[in-house]
Amino acid sequence: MAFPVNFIAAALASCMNDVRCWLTAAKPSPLESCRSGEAGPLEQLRLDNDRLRRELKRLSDFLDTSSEVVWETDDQLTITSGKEDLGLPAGQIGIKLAEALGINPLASKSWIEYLQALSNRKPFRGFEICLDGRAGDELWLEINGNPTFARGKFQGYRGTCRNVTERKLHEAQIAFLAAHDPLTRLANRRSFHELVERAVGTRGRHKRIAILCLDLDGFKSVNDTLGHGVGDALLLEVAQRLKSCAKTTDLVARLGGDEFAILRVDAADPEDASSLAERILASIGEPYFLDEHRVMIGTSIGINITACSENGTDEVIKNADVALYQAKSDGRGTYRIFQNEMNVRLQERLQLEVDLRQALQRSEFELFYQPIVNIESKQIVTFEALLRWHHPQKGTIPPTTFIPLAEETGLIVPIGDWVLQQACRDAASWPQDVRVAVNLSSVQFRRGALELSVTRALAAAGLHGSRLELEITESILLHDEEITRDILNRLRVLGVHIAIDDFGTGYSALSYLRSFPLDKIKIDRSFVQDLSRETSAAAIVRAISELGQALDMTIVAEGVETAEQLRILGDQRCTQAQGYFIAYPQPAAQLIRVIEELKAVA
Ligand SMILES: Nc1nc2c(ncn2[C@@H]2O[C@H](COP(=O)(O)O[C@H]3[C@@H](O)[C@H](n4cnc5c(=O)[nH]c(N)nc54)O[C@@H]3COP(=O)(O)O)[C@@H](O)[C@H]2O)c(=O)[nH]1
Repeated sequence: MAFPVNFIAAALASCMNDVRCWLTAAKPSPLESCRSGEAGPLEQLRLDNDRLRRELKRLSDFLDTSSEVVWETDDQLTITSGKEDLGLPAGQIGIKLAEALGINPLASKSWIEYLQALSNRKPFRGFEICLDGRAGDELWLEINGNPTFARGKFQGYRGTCRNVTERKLHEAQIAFLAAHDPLTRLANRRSFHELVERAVGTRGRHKRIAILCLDLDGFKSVNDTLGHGVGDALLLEVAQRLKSCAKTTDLVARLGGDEFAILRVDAADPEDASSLAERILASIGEPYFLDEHRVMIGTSIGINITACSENGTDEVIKNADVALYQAKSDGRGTYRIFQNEMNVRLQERLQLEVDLRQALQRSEFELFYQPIVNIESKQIVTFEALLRWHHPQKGTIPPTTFIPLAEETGLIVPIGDWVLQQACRDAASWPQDVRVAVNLSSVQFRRGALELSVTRALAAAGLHGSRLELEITESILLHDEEITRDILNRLRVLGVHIAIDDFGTGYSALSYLRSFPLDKIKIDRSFVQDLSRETSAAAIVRAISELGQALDMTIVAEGVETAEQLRILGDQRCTQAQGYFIAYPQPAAQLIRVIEELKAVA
């Protein structure tokens, strides 16, 4: 920024004045000057003049190369120098500094301090203002000023000013990033929390705020199967849809991963929040077209409507989370409004989780075994291991209650390892031609070192791999296909048999029967139970049996409960059967008796 010419001239004139005053006050006689060998007064004046010019040049050079602009006002605070360089629009030149600086007082935290300094004629430092720049964009200035006095009388202000627009833009950018999610540019968890805190604190008792917590259903599989690029694009689209469902006064935030939240500060009644939730469910459930993929996901929503400021922010958000948990437990793709009873259910679930964590150390698990027989020979070919949890207070808990919890918490990995080890140990004492079947969870594929667990269990029990069957579900095959295929192939090398469980209830994409190394198909019991009533069920069983024969796979029918079902299954060329008609799951100690009983029937 240029150091203004008129300012240099004014400064020079003022210096010259000072020099003249000094000359008058301390003029030596020409004789004195000659005697002392010093320069004469005119020579002295010339030297002083030169020195002053050099000083001024030096000052001017400093200021020319500095990013600061100097300015000066008169005693009325009218800018008298430097105003052109303040970056103020021409129309504002000549107005009082206080007015010029008053254009956007809210932009400055130090505004009041600054006004006080001005009226008390005190210095001020680092005063920042935001003005309209010449190009109409924001111009941030940082101003320092000192009052000037002559014989105690206030003369005005003098100071420096610099353009700090770039720094302010960076600061604004950093502040934005600290408060927003970089992908969707929605508010992040921290700022959502802060705004809820503000809303909770400022609402009167009669006013309501609504908090909606959302979790996407199915996002993870999109991310895992189609990649993170598609996952990001999906999150962006979800953010857009949420914003279009919400009002402009609602705060939409991304809390992280596939979790979103909305704060509505003027929720009139529960219906208001419910209709917002319904709009969101419909909108999020619409198909997405991303990178040539048609993707479908859903969402679950927990709502907390709170009318009072008695609850703390954490509790207000936690209750929306509890309602979200309830919505997910109730089958996902729905919303629930928080009620106090939900807390009780959540406490029970948390207690069950605590108990489940201790169950292994406390040896509370036991394996029951259910035989699978060859339909023709009636010989037992396999015992399926079925886990039971003997809870010290609640009695025996079925796997349908605790396996989903174990999967959610990751506890299925150590529990699954225990099942493998125990099943192999038990099978080692059975007749050589009887195998043991163990159910696997998809979490064991994704999080555990499955191959290692199987190898260790076989080695520890001294059981050959060919005597172990692993039952997997169709959903396992659909995730991380390559990795899953590799794991299954390596297990197959150990001689382990792979069975596909609950066949017909999942995706039934028949292509995987060819592309994965499978030995056995277990037809879901829903088809078996319809056998005597519906001819279509018999047709399905026959089709699966023929498919199995063509692919050289064994076909097992699950859930056989009657002699009639067993007969039809035989007619439909099904190979093996399992069900209550043949035998109920039994503790390991009872198996010798089961083997004997079935031998007698055969
Ligand atoms: N990941 C693991 N999953 C496991 C393990 N142990 C069990 N499970 C899974 O839990 C589900 C329920 O099992 P369970 O309550 O033991 O029920 C099994 C049988 O009792 C039942 N069954 C057997 N015959 C009949 C019948 O004739 N009628 C009828 N209504 N039910 C019958 O079916 C269950 C066995 O099914 P499947 O596994 O499909 O062969 C179940 O999904 C187990 O897989 C474990 O260690 N790990």
